[in-house]
Amino acid sequence: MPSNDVLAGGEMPQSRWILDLTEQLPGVIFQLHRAPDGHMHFPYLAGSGTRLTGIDRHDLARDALPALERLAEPDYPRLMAAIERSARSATPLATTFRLRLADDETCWIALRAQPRRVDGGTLWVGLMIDISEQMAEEERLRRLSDTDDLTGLANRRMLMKRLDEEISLSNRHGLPLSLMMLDLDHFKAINDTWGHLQGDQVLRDLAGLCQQSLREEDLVARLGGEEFAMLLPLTPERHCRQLAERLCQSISAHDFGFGPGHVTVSIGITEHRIGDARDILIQRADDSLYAAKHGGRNRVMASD
Ligand SMILES: Nc1nc2c(ncn2[C@@H]2O[C@H](COP(=O)(O)OP(=O)(O)OP(=O)(O)O)[C@@H](O)[C@H]2O)c(=O)[nH]1
Repeated sequence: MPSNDVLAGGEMPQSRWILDLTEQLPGVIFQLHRAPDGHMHFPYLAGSGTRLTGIDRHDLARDALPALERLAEPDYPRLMAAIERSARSATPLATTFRLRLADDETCWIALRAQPRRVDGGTLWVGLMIDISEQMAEEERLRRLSDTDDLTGLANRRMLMKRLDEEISLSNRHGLPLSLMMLDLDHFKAINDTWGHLQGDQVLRDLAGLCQQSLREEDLVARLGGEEFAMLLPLTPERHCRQLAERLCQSISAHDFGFGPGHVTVSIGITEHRIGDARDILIQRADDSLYAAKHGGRNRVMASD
């Protein structure tokens, strides 16, 4: 069964019908021209997306600047570089950018266009569509895949990613970097005595205490079970030790709901040494944690 638009099109002259159709497209089709002196304008713009910015398309037919001024700050040089590359190599322009709309909301746009040399300049023919919903969904999934469900902290995956980044910075610039491994003491007994739900609450409260005691650029992660890790960029071991000692004391003094003194932690710390691979650093922190457990728990141990 043909749609009403197709039926309507059958009754119109074809050019009018195509114009009508393009105006209803959920995006924008365009021609973008760049003159040899760099001046850009949109000789042709059509589609329902042309209304989003509130910029008159007749103005854009003279000068693309009002649209370019709507680009989010970091995306402007990126788009200009992509346009330059496409013009030079005569290869398709394919990029994404953020655009401020008439209501000051920002949306994500995907752009695809084919260049052609015209009068010493370049003419692109292409389309733009709003991909804000996909970008928001991707961001949501990314956050989910990096987050521990129970505590809302970063998870092991996220810790590994940040470790790789920080180790690389530390190796390149010789910046100090410390790692803490923290494990609840006798957590099985806490679960057995007060129940699993109370045990979960202890893990959440502990996550909060760890976060409160660190700076914004530090990363607190739950590795699983009752084990946590803290990554401290720009922090030498002696500062890390002070922080760990303070954290250890504040946890043992904290009332987790059944009086202070019932929950303690053991902490192992180590500092990154130039050339250390990720696994070596983790292993050293783990060895320190093992030493803290076997030294009697409720204490901090550093690597040799
Ligand atoms: N409530 C709760 N318990 C958990 C969770 N994950 C692991 N556990 C429990 O944590 C306990 C860990 O026990 P163990 O590995 O024996 O360690 P521990 O009792 O803390 O003893 P030490 O580490 O040697 O001081 C187990 O009873 C697990 O069931 C969780 O998400 N929630």
